[in-house]
Amino acid sequence: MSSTSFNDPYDASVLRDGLFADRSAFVSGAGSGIGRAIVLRLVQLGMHVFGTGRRAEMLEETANLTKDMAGAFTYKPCNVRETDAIEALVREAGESRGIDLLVNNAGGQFFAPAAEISRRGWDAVIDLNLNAVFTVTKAAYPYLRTSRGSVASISLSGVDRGSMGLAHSIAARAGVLGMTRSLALEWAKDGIRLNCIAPGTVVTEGLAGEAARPMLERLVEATPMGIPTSVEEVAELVAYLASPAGRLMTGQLIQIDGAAHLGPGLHMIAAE
Ligand SMILES: CCCCCCC/C=C/C(=O)SCCNC(=O)CCNC(=O)[C@H](O)C(C)(C)COP(=O)(O)OP(=O)(O)OC[C@H]1O[C@@H](n2cnc3c(N)ncnc32)[C@H](O)[C@@H]1OP(=O)(O)O
Ligand SMILES: NC(=O)C1=CN([C@@H]2O[C@H](COP(=O)(O)OP(=O)(O)OC[C@H]3O[C@@H](n4cnc5c(N)ncnc54)[C@H](OP(=O)(O)O)[C@@H]3O)[C@@H](O)[C@H]2O)C=CC1
Repeated sequence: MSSTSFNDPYDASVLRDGLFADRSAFVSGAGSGIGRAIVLRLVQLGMHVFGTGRRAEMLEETANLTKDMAGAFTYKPCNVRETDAIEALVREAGESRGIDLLVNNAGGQFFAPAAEISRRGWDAVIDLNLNAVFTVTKAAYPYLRTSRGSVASISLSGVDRGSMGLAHSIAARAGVLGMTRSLALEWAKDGIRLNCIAPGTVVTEGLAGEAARPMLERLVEATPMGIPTSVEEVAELVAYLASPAGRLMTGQLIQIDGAAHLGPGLHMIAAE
C-alpha cells in the first residue's frame, strides 16, 4: 500500500470533457487553494468561470493556469464583505453570461478558544462566512432562476457537531447549512439546488498559515482514514453536484473528510 504525503497531487477526475461547455460559474476565493482547484476543474470541463477574491495577483495566477483549457476564466478583485460591491459584481457576471453555478468558497477564520474570541473577532468571522454567503447567494438568485442552476457552499467537516477552537466558524457554517436547506425548499420550484461540501483537513497555503505543521500532522492523524482531503477531490465533487448526475441532490451536507467528522476527528483537537 502506498503512503500519501501531504502534498501529493491526486487525480480525482471522473467527469467527461466538454461537460460544461456553454455553462457559466461564479466562484469566490478563486485565487488560491480549494477555490483555484475548483476553477481549474470547471474550466477544464469547458465552463466560463468568473472569479473573485481580494488579491488581484492571485487571481491573475489562476488565470494563467487556465490558458490552454477548454473554457475560460475572467476575474475582478472584490471583498465579499463589502455588500454593495459584491452585489454589483455578481450582477455584472450574471448580466454578461448568466450563472449556472455559484460556488461560495471564500472564507476562513482564526483558531482560538471561545473565551479568547472578542465580539469584533466573532463578528468578522460571521460576516465573512455567513453574512457574505447570504449576500452573494441572494444576488445570484435571478440568474440561477433563469438557468435552473445550483449553489455549492464550502463548509467545514464537523459542522453539525462542533469543533474546538472554531466556535465562530462552526456557528457561521451551521448558519450556511440552515440557509442552504431553507433555500433548497424555497427555490426548489425554480429548479435551483443548493448543497454544502465540508472538507476535512486540506493542506492549502491558507491552512498552513493558520495552523503550525505539528498541528497539521495531528489533524491528519485524527482523521480515521489517515489522509488529508485533496483540493482536486473537492473540485470534482463540486463539478459532480453541478452536473446532470446531481439533478436530485439538494439540501445536502457532504463531508469529504476520511470520516474525520465521526471521530476521534478534528473536533477534539484544541487550538494551540
Ligand atoms: C480544530 C482544527 C480543525 C481544522 C480544520 C480545518 C479548518 C479550516 C481551514 C481553513 O479555513 S483554511 C483557510 C485559512 N485562511 C484563513 O482562515 C484566513 C482567514 N482569516 C481572515 O480572513 C481574517 O483573519 C478574518 C478572520 C476574517 C478577520 O479579518 P478582519 O480583517 O476583519 O480582522 P481584524 O480586523 O484583523 O480583527 C478583527 C477582530 O478579530 C480578532 N482576531 C483576529 N485574529 C485573532 C486571533 N488569532 N485570535 C483571537 N482574536 C483574533 C482581532 O483581535 C479583532 O478583534 P479586536 O481585537 O478588535 O477585539
Ligand atoms: N484548508 C482546509 O483544511 C479547509 C478549508 N475550508 C474552507 O475552504 C475555503 C477555502 O479555503 P482554502 O483554500 O483552504 O484557504 P485559502 O486561504 O487559500 O482560501 C480562502 C480564499 O478566500 C478568499 N477570501 C478570504 N476573505 C475574502 C474576502 N473578504 N473577500 C473575498 N475573498 C476572500 C481568499 O482570497 P484573498 O485573500 O485574495 O481575498 C482566498 O482565495 C474556506 O472557506 C475555508 O474555510 C474548509 C475545510 C477545510
